[in-house]
Amino acid sequence: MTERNAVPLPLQDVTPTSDALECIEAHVSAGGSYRRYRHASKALGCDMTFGIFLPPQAVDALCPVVWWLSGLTCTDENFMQKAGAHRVAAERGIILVCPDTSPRDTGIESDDDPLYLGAGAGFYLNATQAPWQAHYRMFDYVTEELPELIRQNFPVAKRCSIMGHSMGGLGALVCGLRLRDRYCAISAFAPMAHPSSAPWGQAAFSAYLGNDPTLWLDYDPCVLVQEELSPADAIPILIDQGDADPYLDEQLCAEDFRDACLSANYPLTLRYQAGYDHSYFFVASFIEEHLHHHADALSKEDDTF
Ligand SMILES: N[C@@H](CCC(=O)N[C@@H](CSC=O)C(=O)NCC(=O)O)C(=O)O
Repeated sequence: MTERNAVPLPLQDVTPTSDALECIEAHVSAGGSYRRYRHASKALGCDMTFGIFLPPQAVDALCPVVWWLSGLTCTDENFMQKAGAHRVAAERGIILVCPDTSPRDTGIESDDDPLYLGAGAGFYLNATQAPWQAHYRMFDYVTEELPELIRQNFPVAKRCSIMGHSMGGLGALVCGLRLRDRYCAISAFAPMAHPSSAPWGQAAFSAYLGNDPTLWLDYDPCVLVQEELSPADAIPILIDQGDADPYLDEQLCAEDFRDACLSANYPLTLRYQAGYDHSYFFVASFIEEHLHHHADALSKEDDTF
């Protein structure tokens, strides 16, 4: 005898009405819907793609968004395909949005660009230096333009939070700490936690922001966490870091961020996970706990815009 499980057909109705979005891929996943869209970005001056997961609850309710920012060399697809996040997001009624990691096809990237510069390495900042400054405005893109596009086209609640991996963990810490009234929670996997003192961070910041380190302060979590705040403004931060991560000591500097949080009296949960490296196997192993961290914080917040 053949059995057929009911697929969540009503989610097919949760589609953007705007011509600004072109759906380039769609799959039923974990009882929800994973899609990729292309759109023209004004902030970046190029076409961009992003991935979105809609949980089944999005059929008839506004759902909070958890933003995911990916690391060097990634596109919008790595997290959605490798992290195994859809099942818990479906369970907790969370919309996941994953932007690309940089502008694309701007004509200024080169095949010779190092890992930490150009395509796939936008560092979620607004570049001020030539030749990058016209297109490399990822901070504006992920905190302003894309959230507005998502708000206009999907059933999103006001509540949102942010997480990421490596360069994207840095982005999540920077966005979350700079916009403390926007995000309910922050989490990161192996973030570049002290970019001003690490080779990739220093090289990227020099190229995008200029050689003077005082120009980098707005993008360094160790600096941002020191900014004065009342205890009520402290957003909970969860960081997981593999202790077998080859980048830990030279590029990521989790201990520097722990020390900065301690000296600022900022609440941080930093967990070292024995034997884990820098890969998506590590992310997939702990993504459920991160999603619960976000869902718990989001469930405490008011739901209206
Ligand atoms: N061997 C990798 C090196 C780059 C890498 O490890 N990228 C990470 C993020 S690192 C920090 O921002 C990553 O997420 N890669 C994509 C993946 O799916 O694993 C390479 O050359 O890709």
